[in-house]
Amino acid sequence: MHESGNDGSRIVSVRPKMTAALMERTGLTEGLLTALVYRFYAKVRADAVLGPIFEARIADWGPHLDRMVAFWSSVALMTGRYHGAPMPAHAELPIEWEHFERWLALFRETAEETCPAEGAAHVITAAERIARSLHMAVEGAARPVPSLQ
Ligand code: HEM
Repeated sequence: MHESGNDGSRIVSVRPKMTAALMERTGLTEGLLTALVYRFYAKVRADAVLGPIFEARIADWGPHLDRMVAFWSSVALMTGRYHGAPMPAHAELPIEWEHFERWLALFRETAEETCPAEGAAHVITAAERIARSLHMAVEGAARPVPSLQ
């Protein structure tokens, strides 16, 4: 474990060299990712379509936001802070690709408002890739492979 960060937002990483290189290249810090997550979920909660899906399932937003900061820290800066399983969390949700499109539109907007250009591009590319995987997982759960019998 090692701490780095030159803007006062200290960050703990299991891959300190890789994390430092990613911070350098993208301009992202733990502080910026925290701001991104908080602003993004404020928009999600206010959204007429996505808001109710989240509000029906998340009673206590504090732990969810902490988990999402850890997730983005792991994805964007390879810190290894997130230890969870996103696939099962989405498998039973009433969502189709249109919901992911809306999620991505809000995420792109927030990333561009919050992060330097390189950093925004980095998290947006990752979000698009993960949204496609989650969508396939949701579709797979809804339509199991038919039995051969
Ligand atoms: C239509 C789009 C989406 C909806 C409605 C949605 C909804 C949710 C909900 C309700 C939870 C909480 C589940 C629970 O605690 O029981 C959750 C968790 C989570 N979501 Fe999403 N999500 C969406 C898209 C995404 C995308 C695109 C990503 C990643 C880029 C993502 C990453 C996560 C992660 C990491 C968790 C925490 C899983 C865990 O460790 O428990 N979600 N989501």
